Amino acid sequence: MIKIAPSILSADFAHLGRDIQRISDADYVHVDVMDGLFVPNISIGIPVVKCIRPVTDLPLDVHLMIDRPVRYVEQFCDAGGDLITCHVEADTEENIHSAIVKIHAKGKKAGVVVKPKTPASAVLPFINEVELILVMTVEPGFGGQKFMADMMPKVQEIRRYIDAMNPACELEVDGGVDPVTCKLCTASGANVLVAGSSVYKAEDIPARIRELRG
Ligand SMILES: O=C(CO)[C@H](O)[C@H](O)COP(=O)(O)O
Repeated sequence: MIKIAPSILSADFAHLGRDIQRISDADYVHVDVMDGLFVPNISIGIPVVKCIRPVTDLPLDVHLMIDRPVRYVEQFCDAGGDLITCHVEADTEENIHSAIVKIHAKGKKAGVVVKPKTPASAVLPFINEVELILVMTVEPGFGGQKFMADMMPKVQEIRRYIDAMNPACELEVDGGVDPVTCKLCTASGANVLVAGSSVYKAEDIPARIRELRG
């Protein structure tokens, strides 16, 4: 079963509630949090997560593109995030472990994310503790970028790790996912697809979500 997580980075922020209701056929709402340090862009933060929580029954998949996320994970949980993901590049291994422990202590799901230049093996210290691993298929920071097909061997390698070590863990991809590239992702073993522009630019959003689900 393939799950779709539309990224609200491509929504109209002046009408965010309306644009979240437009993706009610999806499986997650993907919330991209950027701090202007870990990535060269600033997006949304804790108050916005708190405001969108009552607008949807879908789980909020909060992707923290922030430096030293351990400082903020509890606040994102309290704001209504259901699944909180932290980049392995954003802090020491010890602090990423602490972030995962804090997220679980709040009763929420935790995940780790790898940027394009980070090897698959970087997830191994965390694989037995997390509910999801996210592989970036663009450099994080902006929507609407070109899908990096050369990330597929990494997705396949992480799929092998997951099957061997933590089969319940989900494998998500993010960046440039559209009705063509989604097939490469699912064939490589991803089961959760983040899609921003290809969902929000579609004339018929529910039909696009069905198309991506395959
Ligand atoms: O994390 C992200 C950027 O850092 C976005 O979620 C991602 O790029 C999705 O947008 P699109 O589908 O338009 O590529």
